[in-house]
Amino acid sequence: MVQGAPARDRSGSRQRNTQDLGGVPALIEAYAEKIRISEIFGPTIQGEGALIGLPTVFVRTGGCDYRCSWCDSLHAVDSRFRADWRAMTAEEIFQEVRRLSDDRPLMVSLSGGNPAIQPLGGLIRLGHSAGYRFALETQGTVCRDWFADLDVLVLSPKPPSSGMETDWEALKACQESAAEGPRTVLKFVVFDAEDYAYARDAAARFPDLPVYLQPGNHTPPDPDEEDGLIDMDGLTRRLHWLVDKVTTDRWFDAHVLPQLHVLLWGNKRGV
Ligand SMILES: C[S@@+](CC[C@H](N)C(=O)[O-])C[C@H]1O[C@@H](n2cnc3c(N)ncnc32)[C@H](O)[C@@H]1O
Ligand SMILES: Nc1nc2[nH]cc(C(=O)O)c2c(=O)[nH]1
Ligand code: SF4
Ligand SMILES: [Mg+2]
Repeated sequence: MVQGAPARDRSGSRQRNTQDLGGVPALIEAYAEKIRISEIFGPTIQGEGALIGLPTVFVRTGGCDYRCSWCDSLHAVDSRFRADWRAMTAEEIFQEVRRLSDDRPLMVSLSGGNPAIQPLGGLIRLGHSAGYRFALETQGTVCRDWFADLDVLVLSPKPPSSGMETDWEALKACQESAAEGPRTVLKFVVFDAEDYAYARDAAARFPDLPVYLQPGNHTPPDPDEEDGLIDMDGLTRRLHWLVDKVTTDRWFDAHVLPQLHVLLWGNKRGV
């Protein structure tokens, strides 16, 4: 079931967007808007998908319009953890990114929760002006015109095992909003054959987008127990099975990758 999704902004025109106002007052307003933050951490390496292995600082926003059954970041989704989230301005967030990276520009991953429901346009502009680059991970339910300012957009629609339903029009609108800006890729979590079939179908709907497949990781129901053991046998089995599937199907432009950070640190938070 999809939980109360916020009003969608497929064209970027219906919701208020400070970037459209123009000039210095708009900039001041964009930087003063508050962004709900669950955690900012790094530098670590990007553990998933197209940018795997790249040193990255993560900015994890709080709040999500989905409730995936296997979400590995419930501490940024479930309102039980709301007290741990902080409302920060773009300036404050960027100051922390600069501190963590010793003022050396690097890739910043905007994740969550769903970062698309936060006003991140000002942060991206601020970071770009200092040479930082930005990737954003989203399930593709809400699109923003500031997606066009990203360097990389990772669309990660959710397969049947998540319990969520895909709004294909919203996903398409996200791709279109980024058509002339960032490099856009698709990333799928696969737990079983149904998820794999979903990924094949979704990829066929977006033939221009590179595809990344990663095995699903069973996380503990209580995110406070995240440093428990991971199901390494299950992960390895699903990874082997995925490699078998893509090679047997002759799906030669799909990339199959593990979550590198899970192999290195299990379900630990902030790595
Ligand atoms: C925590 S989500 C946050 C961003 C956004 N809400 C989304 O889902 O794309 C970041 C990435 O982690 C993936 N992910 C979440 N839980 C996972 C799990 N249990 N196993 C493998 N990948 C998972 C998501 O599919 C997404 O690609
Ligand atoms: N190292 C590392 N790589 C990641 N790739 C995607 C992540 C996420 O939770 O969005 C993530 C994360 O939390 N840590
Ligand atoms: S969309 Fe992303 S953050 Fe939201 S519940 Fe699903 S995996 Fe978690
Ligand atoms: Mg994660």
